[in-house]
Amino acid sequence: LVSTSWSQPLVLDEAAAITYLEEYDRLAADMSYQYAEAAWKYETNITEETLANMTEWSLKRSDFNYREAKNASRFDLSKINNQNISRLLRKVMDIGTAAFPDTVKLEKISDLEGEMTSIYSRARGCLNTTTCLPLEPDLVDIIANSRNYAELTAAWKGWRDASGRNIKKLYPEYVSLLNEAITFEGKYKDMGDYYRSSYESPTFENDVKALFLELAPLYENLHAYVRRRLKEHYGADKFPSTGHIPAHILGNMWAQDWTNIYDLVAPYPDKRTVDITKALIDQNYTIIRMYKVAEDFFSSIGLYKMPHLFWEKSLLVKPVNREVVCHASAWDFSNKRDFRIKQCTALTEEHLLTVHHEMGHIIYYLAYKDLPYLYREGANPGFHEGMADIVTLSFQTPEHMKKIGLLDAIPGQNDTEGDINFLFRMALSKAAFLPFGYLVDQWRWSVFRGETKPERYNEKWWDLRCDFQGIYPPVERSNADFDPGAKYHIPGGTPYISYFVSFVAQFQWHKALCKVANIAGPLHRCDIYSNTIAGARLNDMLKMGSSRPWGEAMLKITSGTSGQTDKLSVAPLLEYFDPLIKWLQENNKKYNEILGWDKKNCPNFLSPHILSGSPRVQNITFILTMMSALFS
Ligand SMILES: CC(=O)N[C@@H](CC(=O)O)C(=O)NC[C@H](CC1(C(=O)N[C@@H](Cc2ccc(O)cc2)C(=O)O)CCCC1)C(=O)O
Ligand SMILES: [Zn+2]
Repeated sequence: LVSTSWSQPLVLDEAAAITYLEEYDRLAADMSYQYAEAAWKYETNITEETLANMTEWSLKRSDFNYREAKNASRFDLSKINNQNISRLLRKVMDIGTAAFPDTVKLEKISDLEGEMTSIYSRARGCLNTTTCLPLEPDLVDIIANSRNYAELTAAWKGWRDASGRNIKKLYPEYVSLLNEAITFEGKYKDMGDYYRSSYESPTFENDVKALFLELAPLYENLHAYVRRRLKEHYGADKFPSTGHIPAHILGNMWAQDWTNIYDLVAPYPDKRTVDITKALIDQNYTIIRMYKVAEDFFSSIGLYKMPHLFWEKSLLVKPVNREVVCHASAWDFSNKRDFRIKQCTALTEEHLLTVHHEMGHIIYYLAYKDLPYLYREGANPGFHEGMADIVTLSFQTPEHMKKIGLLDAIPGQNDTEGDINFLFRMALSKAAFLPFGYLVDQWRWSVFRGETKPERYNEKWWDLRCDFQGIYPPVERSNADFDPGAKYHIPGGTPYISYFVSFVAQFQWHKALCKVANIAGPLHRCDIYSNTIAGARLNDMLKMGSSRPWGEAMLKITSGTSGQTDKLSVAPLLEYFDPLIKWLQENNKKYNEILGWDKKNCPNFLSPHILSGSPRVQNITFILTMMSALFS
């Protein structure tokens, strides 16, 4: 601790604080280990017992945090000059819902979250009266590969009926208990306020809104082009005059990543389309080899190999004999040795990217493992996600795919059509995601603020989906449904704006790393593989953990380059896609495509009043009935 403190004179309180913090560090890491083991046992074997054990440890952890926050409040921060010590003490005292003394209600929150995650992880969506399938891999594969409109509709609706509908009844209490717990101390206005506080910026909410608006032209051009091409395939009758795209024909259960329909909408289809999944199968890739390839990327830039416990304790394939939480995740067991991935890995390109993503989290854990426990987190949550994603910007380049033998011919950089095809494919994941990455927490923050009540949960969700994503539900929805519950992070209670922040930041970092590594050529063809200069610059930021406000971490990566800044900026993302934006604008103009959609009118969402039976409607109905009786 002393080594990380800034050289300032120590006063009595500080010396005592350092002694206290060293003891705290050991106890907190141990408590975190115990909780992680309990959570791991639950997620890799969903039973009543493992859920109860996890809840028990969740309570023990809250109780520990509560006691230590009380201990830390003995120190008078006004007498602590050392910034490092005061930052650590503030983190000990910033314990969120654990400050709430009503442990019965805290237990209920943990139980509700566990129960909603169990429902989500065990749900089977029915395609008809006889066939009911799990989300991974079955329903995901149908949505990715089927080109049959009716079959896609059945999988889309089946999943939501099995997940969201069954989670709906638990969510209102979950929200009110979280708000009651988080507002108890008076530090936070509601749970959304607490989530946003991890960005340490009072203007954060408006900052992300401004970033999103700057990205709208890119998304609208992609949306207009993809809509036209999908009309050719599915028939214009499936597309309403409002300009929306049906939500279930974009290759992903939540329409958040459109790469799976690349074959349907590629700009130059005759050009060789990369099929990495096929290459993985043809080359008899094993699951383990997917992880070795990812490990090789990180070690090639001078970062880290996976510790031996990783290979010993990770769960990399879906077990056949028990229920698990298949949603992939990376785990830090807070003992500097034990780091794991849990993933129901399948032999597909999408999973190979997820392997790199999860291992990117592990690399971040390894980079800051020797910091004080309280600093072992991302500079902000979006930074952890950005680190997880950044290597995929190099890994997916044709150059890199050729280097590792997953692609034989690469489109030359002067092969404009091949280059546009590649950029387009990257846009199907990195641009298509932006409105979704933005809207999930717009919905959740409006719920936590009390602006969106339970009887309008689904209406607000589709207002946002129709407004920001320009998609609409293929089958009628109402407030009897709960479609937000069909997305893992809502029942799981995990924040989502971190992904939007990540998608902006990762392009800032990619641009800066390619610059310092002196890699020539356009940004979208830059591959930092085996470039230790890029790796060292990245590592310098990772090693900071959350010891300093995240603007300093952003500066650490971007300093000395044209993108030098301590803020988020969409300029590098727009620079990366610039050739494609021009191509899309030209193509949309050629076909007289009207960009955008009717943002205030969502097809297929039944007017909420009739279904929610608001009194206003009831007495209108009553009068109409009486009048018709009079005149009949
Ligand atoms: C113990 C724990 O929870 N650990 C955290 C990590 C940490 O905080 O230390 C963690 O493992 N979270 C799981 C989560 C999994 C995935 C995810 O949920 N992705 C989002 C959004 C997205 C989409 C495209 C993309 O390219 C990147 C992200 C989605 O699928 O909607 C699933 C596939 C990819 C990442 C993750 O790794 O972020
Ligand atoms: Zn992640």
